[in-house]
Amino acid sequence: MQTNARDRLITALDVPSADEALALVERLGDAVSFYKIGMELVYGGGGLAVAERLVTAGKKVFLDLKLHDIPNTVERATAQVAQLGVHLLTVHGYPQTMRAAHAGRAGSGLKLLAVTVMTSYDDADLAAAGYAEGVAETVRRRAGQARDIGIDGLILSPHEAAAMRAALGPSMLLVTPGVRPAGSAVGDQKRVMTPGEAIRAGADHLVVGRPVTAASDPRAAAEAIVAEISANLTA
Ligand SMILES: O=C(O)c1cc(=O)[nH]c(=O)n1[C@@H]1O[C@H](COP(=O)(O)O)[C@@H](O)[C@H]1O
Repeated sequence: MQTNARDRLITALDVPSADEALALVERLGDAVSFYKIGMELVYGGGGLAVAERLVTAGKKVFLDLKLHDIPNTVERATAQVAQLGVHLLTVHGYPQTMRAAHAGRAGSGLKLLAVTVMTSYDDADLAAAGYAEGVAETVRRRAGQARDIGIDGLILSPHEAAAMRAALGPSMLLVTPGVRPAGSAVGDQKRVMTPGEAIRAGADHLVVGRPVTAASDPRAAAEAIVAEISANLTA
């Protein structure tokens, strides 16, 4: 996977319909080369067709379905996704689930990302969900398990990126949502950094939704993030 500045921005197409998604893609034009399609667009109808259209148009596509189920179901669902031609798929970072997805994508070009700890969670949220370990330790545990199983990359916040880069080396893809350009609304995210900070922390790709899609000029917002990425890659 290329990692020039533009390919490092993954724009989350969190809109409810294929028509809205395609209108946004049209508006963003060549400012965006990599898209994430998630549950809203898939369940809203047409998300998978949009994914296939984007692949055909030469865009990179990350299908964010966050699979988590019994192994047989995860393996078979992953095998179906592998036939779509998309580049990345998310699964939750539980060992059974990761092993099943790894088996399901065998022989395909699909890369798997394991979700470690959602970027909307802090230590208190994990404790409320019954986890004894905090965010840093849970991310570390799941990252090590993902590496041992042969998962290609991790979803984590920029706050954990430097430690995981040091622990796991250059080949593990580090993909960070929880990215907010200076001054933009944080919303429901808790572990956030700016695009420049995330790149300097070692992220390969930044997932950005609302700061682009809800901007009055989405194309300008995407270009500004790409410029910030570029400046911090070369700094
Ligand atoms: O798997 C993801 O992409 C994901 C994991 C995570 O921990 N946090 C997170 O925000 N995301 C996704 O990244 C996108 C972030 O969107 P914004 O908060 O609008 O930038 C959304 O589509 C989320 O579903």
